[in-house]
Amino acid sequence: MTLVLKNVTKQFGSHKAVDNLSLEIPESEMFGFLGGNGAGKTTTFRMILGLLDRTDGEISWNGERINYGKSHLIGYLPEERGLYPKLTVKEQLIYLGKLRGMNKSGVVKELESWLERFKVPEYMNKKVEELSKGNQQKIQFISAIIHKPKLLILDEPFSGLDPVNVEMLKEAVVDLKEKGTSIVFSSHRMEHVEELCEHLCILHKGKPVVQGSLRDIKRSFGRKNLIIRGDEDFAFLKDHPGVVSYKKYMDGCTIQIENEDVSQTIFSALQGKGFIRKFELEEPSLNDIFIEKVGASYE
Ligand SMILES: Nc1ncnc2c1ncn2[C@@H]1O[C@H](COP(=O)(O)OP(=O)(O)OP(=O)(O)O)[C@@H](O)[C@H]1O
Repeated sequence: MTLVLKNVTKQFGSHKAVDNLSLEIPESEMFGFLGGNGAGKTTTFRMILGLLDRTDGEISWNGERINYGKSHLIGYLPEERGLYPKLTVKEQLIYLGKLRGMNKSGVVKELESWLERFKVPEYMNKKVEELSKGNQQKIQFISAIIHKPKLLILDEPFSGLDPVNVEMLKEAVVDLKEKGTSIVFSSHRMEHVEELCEHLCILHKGKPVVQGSLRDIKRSFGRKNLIIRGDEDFAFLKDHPGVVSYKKYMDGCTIQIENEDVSQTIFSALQGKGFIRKFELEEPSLNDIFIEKVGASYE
C-alpha cells in the first residue's frame, strides 16, 4: 500500500503553497515531512486526505484517491487539536470510533488498552476539558489511531508533551509502523525526525529542497561537525581554513567544517596546546542541514 504524490501543486490565488511535489511512501515506512512555518506541509496533508483539492498533479494510495471522510483505513492527527471539551473521553472516542466503522464495545476495548498503555486509565470517564493540554494530546492521538489505520498522518504529534510522554508516544508510533502502518510525520523538532524516520523531505516555500534517505542526505551534505572538549580557549580555530562555523561551549567547542580533511589540519593545529579530552568527528545533524537549506527565511 504505497502513497504516491506526482507533481502535486496547490495554488491559492497567485500564491503557490505547494509547488511540483513528488513523493513515494511505501508500507511500514515512517516518512519525515519537514519545512519552516508556511512551507506547505498542512496544505499537502489536506490534499492527501482529500480535504482540499489540488491545483495540479496526482495523489494516490494503493492506486486510489483518498476520501478521508469515508475511509476507515486512514488516521489523521491535525496540528490544530479539536476534541469536544464537554464530552467524556469514552463518549468522545465512541463517537469518533463509530465514524471510523467501529462498534461501541470494540472502541471501549481498544480505548481501555491505550489508556492503560499511556498510564491514564482513570481518564475513561473524565471530561476532556478536565484534562491538561498534554493529556488531551494523548487522547487526540488515541482518536487518530483507535481504528488501526493503514495510513497515518501525524502533524506535530509531540508538541506540548513532556519528555516522558514524548517517549511513550514515540514507542507507540514505532509499534504502529512495525505492524505495517505507513506514517507521514511532520515536526519542527529535528531530533525526533532523525530518530524515527529513514526517509524525509524538506519543503521550502512549497518546493522540495532536500529529499531521500536520511543517511544519504547526511553523507552528501559534505560538511561535518567536529566536537572538541578541553580546557584550552579554542577561539583561534574560528579563522582556521575550512571552518564554516564555530560554537563555544563551557567545556570546549563544536565546529562545522567543510569536509573530513579539515579535521586533520585542526588536529595538527591543536598539537602542543592544552589537554584535549575529546576530539570527535560527527555527521552533520538534520538541524544543520535544515538551517543550511531553509535558512531563517520563515514566513
Ligand atoms: N486556505 C488558504 N488560503 C490562502 N492561503 C493559504 C490557505 N491555506 C494555507 N495558505 C498559505 O499556504 C502556505 C502554506 O501553508 P501551510 O499551512 O500548508 O504551511 P505549514 O508548512 O503547515 O506551516 P506551519 O509549520 O506553520 O504549520 C502559507 O503561505 C499559507 O499562508
